[in-house]
Amino acid sequence: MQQFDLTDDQRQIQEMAQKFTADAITPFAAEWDEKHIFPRDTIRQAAELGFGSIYVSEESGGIGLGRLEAALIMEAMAYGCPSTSAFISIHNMASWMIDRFGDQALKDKYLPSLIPMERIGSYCLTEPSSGSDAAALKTRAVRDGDHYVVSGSKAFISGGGENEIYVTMVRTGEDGPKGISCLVIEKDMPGVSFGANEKKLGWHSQPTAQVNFDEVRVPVSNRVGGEGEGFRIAMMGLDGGRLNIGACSLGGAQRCLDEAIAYTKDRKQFGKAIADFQNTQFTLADMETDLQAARMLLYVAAAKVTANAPDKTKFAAMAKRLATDNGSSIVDRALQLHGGYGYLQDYPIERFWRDLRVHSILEGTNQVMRMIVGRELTRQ
Ligand SMILES: CC(C)(COP(=O)(O)OP(=O)(O)OC[C@H]1O[C@@H](n2cnc3c(N)ncnc32)[C@H](O)[C@@H]1OP(=O)(O)O)[C@@H](O)C(=O)NCCC(=O)NCCSC(=O)C1=CCCCC1
Repeated sequence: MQQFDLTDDQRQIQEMAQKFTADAITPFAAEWDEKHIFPRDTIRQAAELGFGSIYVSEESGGIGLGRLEAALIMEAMAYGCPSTSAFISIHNMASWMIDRFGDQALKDKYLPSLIPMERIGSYCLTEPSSGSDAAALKTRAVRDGDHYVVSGSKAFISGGGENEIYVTMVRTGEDGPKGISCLVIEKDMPGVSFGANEKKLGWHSQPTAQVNFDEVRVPVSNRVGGEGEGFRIAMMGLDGGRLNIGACSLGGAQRCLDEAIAYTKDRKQFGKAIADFQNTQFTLADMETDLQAARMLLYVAAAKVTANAPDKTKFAAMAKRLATDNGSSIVDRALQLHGGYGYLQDYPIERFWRDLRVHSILEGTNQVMRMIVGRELTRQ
């Protein structure tokens, strides 16, 4: 399936993730979607393979892989269920932020339960009134002795109400990015509450809810990194998250391309298989080309994030934009090739169409991705 020159180890990881997906995700994903089932047991099984701590360092008990390996795992799992794969990605992002920027005591406190996904992590940046302009966030953390008192709300939180750990960006100082810090907040801390589970177009296998903080007392020792470093930490978390979301689009698009090839070879109209019509072949050819182009860029971007290359943020933004735009467009063309059947829930395409649609909105809209690249190109 891959043309990228992967190492033997990378291929083994990819095959392990593909096998896990075929056994534990693909057969159940349609039911999770239809009945809005959150598959906690399957997620724990993923953690047994190390997928809850993909780029948490080995010293901290993670499997210490790079971002390309993470992308391969996310892509493979998204072949079965983009929503579940993305959910696992978010947990990885939160765990990595604690491992990379937390002090030893914080790592010891949280990583032993996060790595096996006994406790699952959410990432809390967005607020009801700050989405793309993330540095305008208002959730306030006021120092009171050895605690912060946190008040405010976070919106669109994956795992909201279900997850145990909330890696949360709060304002401890001045307006703008320099006044933001990052805190680990637990579900059971007094003053934490949740909004209703949001009703969404897709991503039905994971809950999404608003998280509210009403004078929540959070130990200062739960701060990830220094005071005022929260925005940079959040953005570095997103560099990796954006790759993973792009990889989820690649996996979903690959699945829909494979489904479209099988369907058009089988479906007959005007006396022959529709795969024999030039329109079908040209469409499939473009889908394959768009998928491979996005995959190549995403793998290069992943290698750059692993290497901490100076242009990693630009590449992560370009790869997220291309993979999620191409992914949605490939799924849409797969649906068209299925004709009326593509619109029915009897076939998997409509679920992928719904699941992938949000990828060009979250973890930074694709317009914000263009903004990051454009700023980089025109920097004085
Ligand atoms: C790109 C952006 C619009 C930029 O903002 P501004 O112009 O305010 O900030 P600016 O002047 O660019 O920067 C401030 C400092 O920060 C450093 N830094 C930035 N990026 C990075 C980075 N990548 N790595 C390291 N440092 C970074 C920057 O250098 C600067 O520091 P300096 O002054 O130089 O000392 C940013 O706000 C953004 O991105 N929005 C999208 C939010 C967004 O993506 N949500 C998504 C929420 S999560 C989500 O959607 C989820 C959905 C599903 C589940 C999981 C989560």
